[in-house]
Amino acid sequence: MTLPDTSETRSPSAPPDPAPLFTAEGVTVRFGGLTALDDVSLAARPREVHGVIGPNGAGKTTFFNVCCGFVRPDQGTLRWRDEPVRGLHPARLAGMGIARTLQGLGLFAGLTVAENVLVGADRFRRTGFASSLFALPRAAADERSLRERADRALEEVGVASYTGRYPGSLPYPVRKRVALARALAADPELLLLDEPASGLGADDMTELGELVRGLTERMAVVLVDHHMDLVMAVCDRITVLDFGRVVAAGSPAQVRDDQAVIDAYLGEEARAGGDDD
Ligand SMILES: Nc1ncnc2c1ncn2[C@@H]1O[C@H](COP(=O)(O)OP(=O)(O)OP(=O)(O)O)[C@@H](O)[C@H]1O
Repeated sequence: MTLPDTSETRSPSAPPDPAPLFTAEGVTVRFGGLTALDDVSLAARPREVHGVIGPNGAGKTTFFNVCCGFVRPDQGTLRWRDEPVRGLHPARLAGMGIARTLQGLGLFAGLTVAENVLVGADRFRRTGFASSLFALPRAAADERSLRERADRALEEVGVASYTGRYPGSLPYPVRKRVALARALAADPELLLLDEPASGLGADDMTELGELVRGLTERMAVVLVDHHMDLVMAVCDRITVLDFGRVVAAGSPAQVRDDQAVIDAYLGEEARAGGDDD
């Protein structure tokens, strides 16, 4: 993958870290008797890609769901710009400046690609139902500006030629890009990506990596994924989970050489090998 190498540790003369945009502190989630997350903390900073990795069942999706407001933590605090966020709800994310893509993509089958992406831009809508109903000029101008936003997002992720198509008629990698365009149309300050590389081939994954790096000019990214090469090439910092706990955190170089990380992944391989027997 031909991406800038972000894996070196910071030099002592590097500028201080920017203040975190989004922080999870001591997050614990229990499902009945199972502790899916145990005292997990993470800080997402502007202009950085923060990766969350870990073997199967480590708690990555649960953590992502906490950040999106799908799962309410039993303990711990989420902060947005240093303010505690209580009762985070998926419907409130866009208004806060947070957008997400999901493993299941969540595209509307009955809407075209352009209409799906327009949904992402909706937080910038200024005119109400009545203006639209009576086709007032300001409603038309509003609609035009939203469409321009959606078009820019489709261009950015390279799927502008599919605007009139329906998601069901498109290959999976294209649908993934449409889902990303919808998130970008919301112009977020924080983008949460759940398994963005799943189902992609090597070329698509390289392009995705380049795209995500480019996004850091204007937003923070938290990326949950299995694909080590993508995570190592793209992330500035990585938090490694195993059995719901943070076992390592740091730059890609630090994490790669961490014995607890090696043990966690070797343990996974051993478990997978055992399953084959
Ligand atoms: N809704 C739920 N009810 C009960 N247990 C759950 C629920 N969601 C997740 N778990 C359990 O919590 C643990 C963490 O699961 P999670 O899906 O977050 O891990 P993951 O790292 O995303 O795994 P994978 O890589 O396999 O998707 C697992 O043991 C899982 O079985």
